[in-house]
Amino acid sequence: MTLDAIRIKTDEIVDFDIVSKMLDLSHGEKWRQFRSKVQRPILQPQTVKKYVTPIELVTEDFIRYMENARDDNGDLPHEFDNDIHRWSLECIGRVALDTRLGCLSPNVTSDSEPQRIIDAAKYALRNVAVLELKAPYWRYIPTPLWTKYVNNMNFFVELCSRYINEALERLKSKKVTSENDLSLLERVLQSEGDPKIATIMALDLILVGIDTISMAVCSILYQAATRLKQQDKMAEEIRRVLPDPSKPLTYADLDKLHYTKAFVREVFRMYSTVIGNGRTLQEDDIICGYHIPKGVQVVFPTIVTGNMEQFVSNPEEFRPERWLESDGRLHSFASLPYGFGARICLGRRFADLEIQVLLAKLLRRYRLEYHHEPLEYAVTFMYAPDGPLRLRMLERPT
Ligand code: HEM
Repeated sequence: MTLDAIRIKTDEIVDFDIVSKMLDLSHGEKWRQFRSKVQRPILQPQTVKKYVTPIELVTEDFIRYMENARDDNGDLPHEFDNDIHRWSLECIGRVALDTRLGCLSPNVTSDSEPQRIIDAAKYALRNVAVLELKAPYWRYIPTPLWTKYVNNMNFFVELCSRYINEALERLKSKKVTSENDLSLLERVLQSEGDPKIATIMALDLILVGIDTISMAVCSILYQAATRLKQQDKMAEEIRRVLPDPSKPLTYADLDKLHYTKAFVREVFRMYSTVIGNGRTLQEDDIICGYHIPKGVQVVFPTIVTGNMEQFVSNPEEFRPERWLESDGRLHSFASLPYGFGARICLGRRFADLEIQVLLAKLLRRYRLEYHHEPLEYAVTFMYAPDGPLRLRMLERPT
């Protein structure tokens, strides 16, 4: 029995069309076709440049939210990692749906739409692997997990459809003289003609783009708060590049934050948020002299290679400068936090942008500190500090 057959059985409760497309689209020719339709607009630097100001505005709201959430000592709430999820969701809503979802407003309750979106994204991301990698009974009968997964996805489909219909309406009356006048969503809507492609793109970006970046940011902020020397160096660089805090950020400014970017790369090298990637060989191949037959799953554990003496000199030393030197021993494939090749992270330019904007805005004005027991890193779904991220946020002297 195929997905089509399941669709007929339970059509009343779930929108299998999109969900089956999402799972079918994960691999092979269908994935390739989908990716070829959206890859160019998503990965073009000129697309990302357009989002500097929108991401800056979201981030300013986030910092205001943090300022208000601090107690008298400057300590942020224990559930600060959930607040980071809200910021990343607000960023991705702005990019993928051309909207402000309202996740950073002060009155987000546990049953509000933004919190439901965060919870649903976590649920989807954590369970898709179970559906894909364990025995696929769901292909034959709608198992409880499959039904719950599809209901969860339907919530997303409805959400995305709502905003995409609004974007379609706006597009009808928009004066467009060049591609440059269009947002990412509008470009995909205009070039593909089929709103389903835009819906799948939005779902892809939202589902993959919330947890990954949130966990990465938890890790980066924790490292910054526990490595004050390096944090101060970032702050100095940020103030040098951005002397006037009231001036809006530009892509060119961000490009000059060499040390700050090297700090992030060093965090990813030592504590890669995604610990590795896998590929199933589609044909026999020879890798490093070993004959690997078709069908074998090959894993690239970037968390291991990024910490191997063979590829990185003194790997146990946290030293962002290594990324700025040309003579250090640093294999260019040792650390691949965004993967590599045809399937490299589709959102990596947006991820870099969001991280840079957050660090630029936050560290320019504040010093982050951590005054508790050190946090161990653990692989839950991502590799990140395990435990409450109890950061202190103090104004830097001007
Ligand atoms: C720092 C944060 C992030 C990290 C570390 C990360 C890492 C990764 C990795 C390792 C992959 C698999 C690449 C491969 O197999 O070669 C991936 C895929 C993907 N990422 Fe990211 N990612 C991040 C943020 C984002 C964001 C913000 C978005 C959305 C805006 C996003 C969207 C995607 C998508 C759609 C894929 C699937 C690509 C495909 O299979 O065609 N990611 N990411």
